[in-house]
Amino acid sequence: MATDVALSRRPTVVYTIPFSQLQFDPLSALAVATIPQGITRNFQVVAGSPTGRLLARWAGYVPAIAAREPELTGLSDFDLRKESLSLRYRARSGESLDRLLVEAFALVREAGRRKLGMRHFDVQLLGGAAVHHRSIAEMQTGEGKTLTATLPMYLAALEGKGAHLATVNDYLAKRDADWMRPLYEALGMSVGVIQGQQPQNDRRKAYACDVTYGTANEMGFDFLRDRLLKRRIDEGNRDLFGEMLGGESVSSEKPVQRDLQYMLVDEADSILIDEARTPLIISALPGEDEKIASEAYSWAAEMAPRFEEDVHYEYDHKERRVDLELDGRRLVRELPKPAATDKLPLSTIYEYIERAIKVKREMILDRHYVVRDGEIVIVDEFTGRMAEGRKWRAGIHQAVEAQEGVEVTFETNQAARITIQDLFLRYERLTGMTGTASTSARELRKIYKVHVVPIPTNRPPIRKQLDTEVYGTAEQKWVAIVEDVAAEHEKGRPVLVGTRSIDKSEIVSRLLEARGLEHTVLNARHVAMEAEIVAHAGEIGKITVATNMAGRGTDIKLGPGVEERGGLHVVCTELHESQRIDRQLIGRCGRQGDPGTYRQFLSLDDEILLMGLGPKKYKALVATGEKSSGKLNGYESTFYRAQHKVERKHFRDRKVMLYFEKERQKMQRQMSQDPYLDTAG
Ligand SMILES: Nc1ncnc2c1ncn2[C@@H]1O[C@H](COP(=O)(O)OP(=O)(O)OP(=O)(O)O)[C@@H](O)[C@H]1O
Repeated sequence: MATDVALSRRPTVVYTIPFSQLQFDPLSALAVATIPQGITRNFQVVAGSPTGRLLARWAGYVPAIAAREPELTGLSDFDLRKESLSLRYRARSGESLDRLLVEAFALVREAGRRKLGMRHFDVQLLGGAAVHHRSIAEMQTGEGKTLTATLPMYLAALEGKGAHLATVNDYLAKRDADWMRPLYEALGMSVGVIQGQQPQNDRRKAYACDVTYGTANEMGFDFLRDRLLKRRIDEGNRDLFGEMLGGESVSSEKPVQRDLQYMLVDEADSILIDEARTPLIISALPGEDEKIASEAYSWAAEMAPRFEEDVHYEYDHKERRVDLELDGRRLVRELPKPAATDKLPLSTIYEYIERAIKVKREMILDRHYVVRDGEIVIVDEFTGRMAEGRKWRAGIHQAVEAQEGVEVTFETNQAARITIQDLFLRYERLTGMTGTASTSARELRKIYKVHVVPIPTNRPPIRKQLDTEVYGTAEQKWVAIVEDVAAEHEKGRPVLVGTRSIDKSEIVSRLLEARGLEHTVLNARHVAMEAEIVAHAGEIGKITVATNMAGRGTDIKLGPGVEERGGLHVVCTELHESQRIDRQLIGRCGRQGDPGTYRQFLSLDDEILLMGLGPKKYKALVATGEKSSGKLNGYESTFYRAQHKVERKHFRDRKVMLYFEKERQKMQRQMSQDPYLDTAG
């Protein structure tokens, strides 16, 4: 097993045994292991790879932490807290955190046992040590990253400069903070949570806490707002900024963040790589033109339903274009209009109407986008996740906003921008955790200068991959998927079907219904509710159909009687653009050593083949698929090759973006500008 520690007496004799079967001699950090033949001997931990050597070194902490346990378990809650305060005092007096690690981790483990009923596993201590030593700890899905994070977070927070933990969404930030709060509080540490739409004062309080949970996006925007504020204060121009923050009083005009000291990124590869592509942007105050445009968008959205196809306009289905006819133009001229539009030429007003009609026809609520907290959030059709911060171009986004009656926003006139990459590189110490980083280890090392260290699992994973099935066409594939679901359901096992988009979830849902199989479908609308539903997805006989985002960070607990039936069965209906997303879905089963199986279904008309191999090869494969029937052999590697090609392409795109971003900043520094604020253009 790759994650196990290799033990050897001489470098030539290597036994690989599960980490959980190791015991450590506290003094020499020698590992004592029972090797398969049942002979107990002393072996030095040797590991060929650099990460193996690191693991071996950190493994020495485990017995030292355990040695403190008897004393700590005997302490009262009050004394435990006192111990923590004395540690804090030592850290603030300048004692290095490395030296305090053993005592700090022992305290956290005891607090976890007392307050959460969870005593950190040895491998979690290893994970915590890895994170503390500025590595990205790769822990398999379900191994308990949330609990592991408390170790390095507590240790970092001892210095009193704040420790931040970035999660992928607001829901997870709050859930994890609330879940771990009793542990931190038992050690006298305050916990803050940053949420979208939170007032400035609350944000400032949250950042003032010892540990702060929030999303990378929110933390980035706070950084930008602070930076704008500092400049305004420097320029003595308070009024304008007050207006930008929605007219907050002058007294609240203080930065919300402290210096960026320590950042632990949960789902590190996803945040540091996937999300890093989109810059965070704060728009400047709308100018006069934007006010007019905003009124025009709203007016057009209101009027669009009065226009009929083939009477007032023509719709070109291929080009997806709307053209007003003579009658349509007449109607535009006759309709009452807001005064602001007087300043617009008639041709522009026609365009507003044409765009509003196009949006009304093509953009569907809860499929292409959702409305959340008064904002339009695009649903990424590929991953089923919300594409936070992304906007459609050419006025479409604004037209959709007007259609939904939310505030119309403009991207022009950027006041400030930062990429996630830039933000994180500004932290004094950057670390992370993830379930799926190996595939992006190189990129993480290159960009962020952090190593990825795979941490052994607590119990040997017994998740089983069932044979992949390849079909000629999507239709055949869906039929086979329903058969597979039905077969596992028959055994009383819970089944989770993961799809790439909401549309595809609907296809599965219809087929399951036709087959008389009761099931729950999740869409991308309410992250909190979805996670809740997925959390029940482990009960006997439950069938859940979900787009991928629903699976993220969600802990599917097996209901009573499920383990004996073989645990959760995960059905993967297509390959994603990145292997990581596939692994996240698979990771919903076989958690914490639970039993579980998964099966990958593929068909020769899958999108990944088009994206990875190009239209010519794709066409040929589709043609072959249409002629064939039943399960096909020999195609599996083609799919993985295509996926690999897509991954490489994204990697290149990100490198190019990073290069241009760096060049832009260099130029601005040469011009004595602030690269985060002077961004117009
Ligand atoms: N030391 C422990 N003792 C008992 N239970 C634990 C321990 N650590 C974790 N768990 C349990 O393991 C489960 C998984 O934890 P968690 O959701 O943090 O995993 P994860 O690694 O974040 O998974 P994913 O990558 O899927 O998000 C939880 O139900 C948690 O209660």
